[in-house]
Amino acid sequence: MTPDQVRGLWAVVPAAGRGARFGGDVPKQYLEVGGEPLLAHALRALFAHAAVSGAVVVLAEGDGRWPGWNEFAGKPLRTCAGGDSRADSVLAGLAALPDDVRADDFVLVHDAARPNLGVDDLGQLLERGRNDPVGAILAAPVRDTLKRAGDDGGIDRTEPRERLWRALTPQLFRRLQLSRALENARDAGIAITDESMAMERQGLRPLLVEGAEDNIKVTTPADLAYFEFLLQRKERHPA
Ligand SMILES: Nc1ccn([C@@H]2O[C@H](COP(=O)(O)OP(=O)(O)OP(=O)(O)O)[C@@H](O)[C@H]2O)c(=O)n1
Ligand SMILES: C[C@](O)(CO)[C@H](O)COP(=O)(O)O
Repeated sequence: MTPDQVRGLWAVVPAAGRGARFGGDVPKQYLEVGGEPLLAHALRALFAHAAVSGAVVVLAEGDGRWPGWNEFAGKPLRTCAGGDSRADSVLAGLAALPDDVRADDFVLVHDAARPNLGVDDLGQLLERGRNDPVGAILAAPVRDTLKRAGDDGGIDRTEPRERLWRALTPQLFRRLQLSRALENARDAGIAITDESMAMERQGLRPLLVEGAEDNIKVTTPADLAYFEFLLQRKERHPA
């Protein structure tokens, strides 16, 4: 194993969103499924892999819903305040990592809103990503035909879907390189929607690691219902 792989790695978990697309008063990361908030499911999924040492959970400023955990599933947690965008929150989380997470250490970034990460997918990401010069992301190939909508609600055209993938999380990059890429995008006024986009802007080519289609991001109530189904199925048929 490389020195990187011997040292545990930390995760940054952006959990400072408002859940506007979901609606309701409670930010979706605190909605419970199977007796635990989505945020807990996401943390449990990360900590299911022995290589993950701890996590920084990025919270909305003054978030009163955070249960105050300083550890979860036996691993340490830190918290920090997020920002107006997910990218701002990730940047804040990177800055809040423990001092012994070195500049060239790999760090995972995983959405609190993705509760159904599989440990095998995480293992594949770590195995392949930590041997890549840049890093890697979990992703799923596009399987539907894609249409470009016109302003009138009609279809402008069908987009070619060859080599199109949906980015998932976790995404795995080195701490300083990712921080610098996010800062660069921010200073250029570019809206970044995932960590890979910031790295790509730097001319880097992260590795795509195929992950399960059911590593869903809970964005709407329909997604929450789907996760409830997935969890019940897992409980009925443990792997
Ligand atoms: N300023 C923000 C915005 C989002 N997130 C987090 O980034 C993840 C993915 O974002 P998304 O699904 O868009 O969550 P929200 O921003 O809450 O949703 P919406 O866009 O519907 O408001 C979530 O875990 C969310 O909590 C964050 O930490 N800080
Ligand atoms: C990071 C991400 O989950 C990859 O698909 C996605 O970009 C987050 O987008 P959101 O609009 O912030 O939910």
